[in-house]
Parts: sequence; structure tokens; C-alpha cells
Amino acid sequence: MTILDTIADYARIRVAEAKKQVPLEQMRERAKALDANTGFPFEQALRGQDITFICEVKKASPSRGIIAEDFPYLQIAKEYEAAGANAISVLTEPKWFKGDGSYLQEIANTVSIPCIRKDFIVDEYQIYEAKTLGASAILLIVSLLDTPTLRRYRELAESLGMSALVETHDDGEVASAIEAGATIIGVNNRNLKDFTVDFSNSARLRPLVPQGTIFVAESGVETPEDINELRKAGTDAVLIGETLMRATDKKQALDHLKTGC
Ligand SMILES: O=C(O)c1ccccc1NCC(=O)[C@H](O)[C@H](O)COP(=O)(O)O
Repeated sequence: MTILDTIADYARIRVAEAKKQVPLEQMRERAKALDANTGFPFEQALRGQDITFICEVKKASPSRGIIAEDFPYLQIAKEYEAAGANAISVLTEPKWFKGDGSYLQEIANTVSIPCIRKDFIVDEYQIYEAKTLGASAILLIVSLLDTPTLRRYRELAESLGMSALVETHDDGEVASAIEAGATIIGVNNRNLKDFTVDFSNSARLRPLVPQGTIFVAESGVETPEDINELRKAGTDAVLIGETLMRATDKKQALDHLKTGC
């Protein structure tokens, strides 16, 4: 059993508990009552002249443990926005990432840039919930979902006015993402089964993703050289967590990544 299987099993338990508080039918009605004509701001925000930045609000991770003892999540999100982030990723997984849905809700209510719910989606309930929390996008991890389910969840998210970032790790998963009709495909440099980070993974898989589909490189980005390498490989957007979370001055850190200065 991999850590990803363990996290996914726990997500199923979380969903079962959440349904006891707010049943599926009620959550669906709440989500459907919200505006679905959003214009897909997350997708729009990632389409730039140059590489765009999704900055992640992440207190902890299974591979690193606690990353930020002091975790003023709202302040961090505001600093990301002021620093020029194009979108914000908010971890809502509580056990290994110490996230919470309320963090996403507060952040989405405060900043003007789009937010993605970063979680381990194993049930449609979490997609409706993401909408009620103010998410503009959700993460769908290919290795957790078969292709028909992936397509169904992506279409559900889009019917609610949210985009889906479809996360892959190898060529087979990229093929599944394309088959599921993904318009935003991420390649994670971190193997979610054993935590190893191979920074070249996203650049290697870039040619498999059709032009026009937004290509996101995820995890392990640390330096301006990394950004340059990804830029050269044709990356549209990068998702950065730990490097920015550990930086005391978010603007300086993001400027440094962008320009090398
Ligand atoms: O970060 C982990 O340890 C991890 C372990 C198992 C599943 C997912 C995990 N991380 C989720 C992510 O994909 C990252 O938070 C995201 O890409 C940012 O990565 P980084 O810039 O390396 O913090």
C-alpha cells in the first residue's frame, strides 16, 4: 500500500463523515445555486505571454512534515497575490498536509486571483464542496481515478464553472488525461507513491501534451534555473509550494524565481 493509497482511503472516510453533516443532495443543491458562468478564471489566469505561477498555501506534507510552524494562511495568500501570483493553490487535506476547507473559503473570499482546491478527489461530493468553498478549479489525480470517472469529474467541475487541473506522472497517465478531455494537464515531478522528485519529469513529458492544452509543471521548483529550463521546454505554468512557503519575503522569492535577480 503506497502513501497515496493511504491518503485516498482517508479521503473516502472524510467524505463519508462530511456526508453525515451535509448530505450529498444538499451539497449538490448548494453548489448548483452558485454562478456557473464564471468564464473559467483559473484557466484564463494560466494563459500568459510568459510562464505563469500557481503559488501554494501548504503547511505540511507527507514528505517534509511540518513546513511552516507559523501558518498565517490568509496573510500568505495576500502576499502571494501582491507578489504577482497568477493563481493560488490551497491544500484542504487535513491529516498529512494540515489543510482545511475553511482556509480555502477565507482565501477565495479575500483575494481576487483564482484559487484551486488541492486535495485528493475520490468522490463527486468533494467537487460540489469545492464549489461551495469558492474554488475556481479542482485537482484531479489520474492515478486515483479510472478514465471514465476522470472525464465525468472534469465535466462535472466544468458544469459548475470550475476548471480541472488533471495531474499525471508518466506517459500512460498523460494519455489518460488526454482521453478524458483535460484542457489543463499537470505533470508532477514528485512520484506520489515513493516521494522521489525527478525535476526532469515534466520537461520530458511536455511533448506528449498537445499544444493548446495548458501544461503545468508541479513540484520541486527551487531556482530561476529550474524556471528557465521549464520555460524552454514549453511550460505554461508552474505550481510551487515549499520553496515559497519557506521564503520569509514572498515577493522577493517570486521575483527571484522569475528574473534570477
Ligand atoms: O508534497 C508531498 O510530499 C506529497 C506527497 C504525496 C502526495 C502529494 C504530495 N504533494 C502534493 C503536491 O503535488 C505539491 O504540494 C505541489 O506540487 C507543490 O510541490 P512543492 O513545490 O515541491 O512543494
